[in-house]
Amino acid sequence: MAENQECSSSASCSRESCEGCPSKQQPQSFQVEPNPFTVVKKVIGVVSGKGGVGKSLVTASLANAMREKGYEVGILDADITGPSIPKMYGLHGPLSATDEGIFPAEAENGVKVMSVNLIMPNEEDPVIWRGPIIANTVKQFWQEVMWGDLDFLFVDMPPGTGDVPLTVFQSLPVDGIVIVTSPQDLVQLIVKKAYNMANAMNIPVLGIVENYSYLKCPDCGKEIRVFGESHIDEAAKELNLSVLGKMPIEPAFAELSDQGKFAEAKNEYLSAAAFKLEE
Ligand SMILES: Nc1ncnc2c1ncn2[C@@H]1O[C@H](COP(=O)(O)OP(=O)(O)OP(=O)(O)O)[C@@H](O)[C@H]1O
Repeated sequence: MAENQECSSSASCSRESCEGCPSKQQPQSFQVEPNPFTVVKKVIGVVSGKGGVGKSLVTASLANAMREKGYEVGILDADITGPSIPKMYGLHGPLSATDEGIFPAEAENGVKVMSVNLIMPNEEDPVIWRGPIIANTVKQFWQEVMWGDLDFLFVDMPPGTGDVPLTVFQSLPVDGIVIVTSPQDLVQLIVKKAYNMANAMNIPVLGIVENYSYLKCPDCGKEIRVFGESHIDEAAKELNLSVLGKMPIEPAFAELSDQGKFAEAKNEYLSAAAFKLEE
């Protein structure tokens, strides 16, 4: 303790006196405690560089896949201003709550869901909140929701590398992220940004999923590259990452999602990703 004696007063801190102090050696943790009725084995973030690439669809597909394997699964919808998970599963508020916390909604296949859309008085109202309130809401979804015992909690992040992903990475014990992207020229840049952010926060990147890779002609079976040739393999190779799946445009997925029946969706294009999550 001798080297720490001076640390009792911040006024006595100097570069020399702080050398050897344990607080200097360990990065400060901003992690917050989950609700006492929550025990989660793995927290997986699903991120994308930009909006509309199918991040929510990938999140829900992974949740379904793990559920089908027999795991207890939840989705924390951190996309506060663009929540789509409840609609995909046909879920609506209000939610039950006790003094101890809020119960998440449960989809037909048993996937538990928490989203701002489930607690808004009118789910069609836009969320017009400033960044810190949005980030705080995500933290509350961790601290105040009674998730129970979960094997996997998937966090559907808002697109980009802004305030909310930062809060999630800092506050929740994220075990890894999956990056979702679409095939276009910027893919390398977008994937690198997400990769660098995760790296800066010491969070492993489990791999990349490419969505909208192709469209299969219903008549001849030919694969049409609607958004051009994929560059995902080069991007993955450069960063030493795995490609966890290439998903075509699949009208059945859009339909199930629009009808609130995504609990029925089986996305075989992501079986490698589901396998990776079990490692
Ligand atoms: N592979 C696919 N085939 C068919 N439809 C798809 C596919 N991927 C996504 N979609 C549809 O595209 C729309 C956008 O997808 P989704 O909401 O998952 O994107 P997102 O990246 O989460 O968007 P946001 O940036 O708004 O959060 C949805 O209607 C979804 O059903």
